[in-house]
Amino acid sequence: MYLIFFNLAVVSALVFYITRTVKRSFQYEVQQLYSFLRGSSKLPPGPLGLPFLGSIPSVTGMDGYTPFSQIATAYGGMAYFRLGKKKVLVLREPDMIKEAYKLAAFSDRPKTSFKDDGLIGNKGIIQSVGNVWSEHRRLILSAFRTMGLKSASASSSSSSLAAASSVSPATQHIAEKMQHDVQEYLTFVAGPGGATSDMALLERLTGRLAGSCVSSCVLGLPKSFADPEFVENVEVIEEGFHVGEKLAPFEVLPILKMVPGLWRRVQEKMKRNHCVTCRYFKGLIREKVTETAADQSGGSGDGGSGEACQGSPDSLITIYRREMTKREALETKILSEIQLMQTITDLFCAGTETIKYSLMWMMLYMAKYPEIQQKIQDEIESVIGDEDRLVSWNDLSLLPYTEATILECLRLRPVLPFGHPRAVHDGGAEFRGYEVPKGTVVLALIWDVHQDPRYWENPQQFRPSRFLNAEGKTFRPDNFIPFGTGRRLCLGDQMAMMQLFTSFSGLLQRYTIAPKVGVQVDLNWKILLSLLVPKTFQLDLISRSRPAHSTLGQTSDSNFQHSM
Ligand code: HEM
Repeated sequence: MYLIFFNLAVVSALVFYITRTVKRSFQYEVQQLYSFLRGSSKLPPGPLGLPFLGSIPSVTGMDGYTPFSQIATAYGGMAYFRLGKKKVLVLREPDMIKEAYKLAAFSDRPKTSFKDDGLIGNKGIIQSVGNVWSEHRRLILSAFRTMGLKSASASSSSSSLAAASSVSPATQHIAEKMQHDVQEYLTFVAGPGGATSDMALLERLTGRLAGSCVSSCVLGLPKSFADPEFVENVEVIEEGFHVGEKLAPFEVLPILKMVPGLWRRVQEKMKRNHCVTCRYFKGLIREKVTETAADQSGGSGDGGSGEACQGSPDSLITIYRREMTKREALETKILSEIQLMQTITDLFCAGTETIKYSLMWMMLYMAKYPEIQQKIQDEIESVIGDEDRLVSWNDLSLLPYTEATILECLRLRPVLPFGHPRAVHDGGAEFRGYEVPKGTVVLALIWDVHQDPRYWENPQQFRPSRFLNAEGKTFRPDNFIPFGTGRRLCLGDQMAMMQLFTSFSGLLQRYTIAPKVGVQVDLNWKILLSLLVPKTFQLDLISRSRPAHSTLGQTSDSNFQHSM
């Protein structure tokens, strides 16, 4: 009897689910057809697509970016269509992107299984919406300004950061931490028997460099590249992007979740990874709290690193918890320990793979264009001379060609070519005379904007000098938007530039990057979830001669006790 009821319940749930999915899928076609017959449409223009599947057949089997660009181009720069269950709006005109991304109605993030099946919920900064997002964004912005990770005045998306680098004491402090992280990176890249020729290792080390910068600069907790827990965490985050990619089919066709075992395997992997990162970040919060308490009671003896910069807190953890305590008195509940943990996780995720792949692209471009690499090395030498030190953020205004080359790499290979997907909020959006339904996923085709011949002369040419003005100073054209635009503009844009500048310059001080013997440099790309990543990564690092007394990137075998 129990079994009959159970089976009935399962069958009813299935029927309900299938009817609902089919009804929702056809809603769009009916709406589009109705609008077509009436000769007017309130929905933005776009392909009709197949029932149930929508435009899935048009976007699969290709490279993961081009079909979106083609559809947007075919419909005048803005196209609305459906991918299975998801409604999608793609924008490729810079004025449209800027206009839409300024609106509150376009400032949500898409619903995903990862976020909405209880694993994350409305937490943190990247996926959150509404008050949770706006309060966290305000707090992080203010904390980043205090900590020197964001200049108070400069809008770094429109002008050169050189001005912002006439450096505050807090930024100076961050610059030193970054130099320290780069120093450790170079040490590990050098290895005990000469520069590594293992490109998979170089990729992993570059990921650790990005992670260690977030840890030291945002959390005030420097980590060794050989710390096994730190290494595990960086690798789990890396893996998260691969697992995330497996999620995509379930997002557009949730019916696939019914295939026995398929969904459960992905979900379990996601949960396991989530547990590892939660455990790790909980540990870091505890570590910082203990350290700060010791500092305050004078227990650390050496002044500790908790309040390292002339009394200004050097950790988001400290600033967040202080604000939380203040607000507890006011009984506002938005800030909490669990929100803090998700926020840190988000910053780690946002700040590792983006930096890692940007640096990998820069290395590939240097191998491809040796004359540009030489010019940068000459520029660096003219500033550093015989000094035994790495380039620091303070040198930025003296190294315009180096900065311009970084910007050119970000133009031609923006690691988030669609930005980070936005979603239309619950009230729907009116945009340029159209009605965009609630929940529509919005993709900004940043890469198209960066390659549009209307804004860039010979856009396919790798030409750093396009970012230099007549006085030889760097500037950022309006349509250069690798960090997005509008209300959810990247919070780590300045930190990213600091990291890229310090790491890229450090690498070129120590090495000349060359193609592997007999192998052409491959600038081909693929999409990994939403990241633009190199298809292959094959290079040689050739050590450059240094002053005899130099300690840059020196290695000792003790650094290699732990497994790589
Ligand atoms: C080359 C490096 C980076 C690139 C190209 C990049 C690019 C972007 C883009 C395109 C967005 C989406 C903006 C939008 O929705 O309109 C974004 C969001 C974000 N980025 Fe970055 N990013 C980089 C590095 C970083 C770093 C180092 C951090 C901090 C550690 C960071 C933190 C964030 C955060 C928190 C958001 C979400 C902001 C929000 O939703 O309000 N990013 N980034």
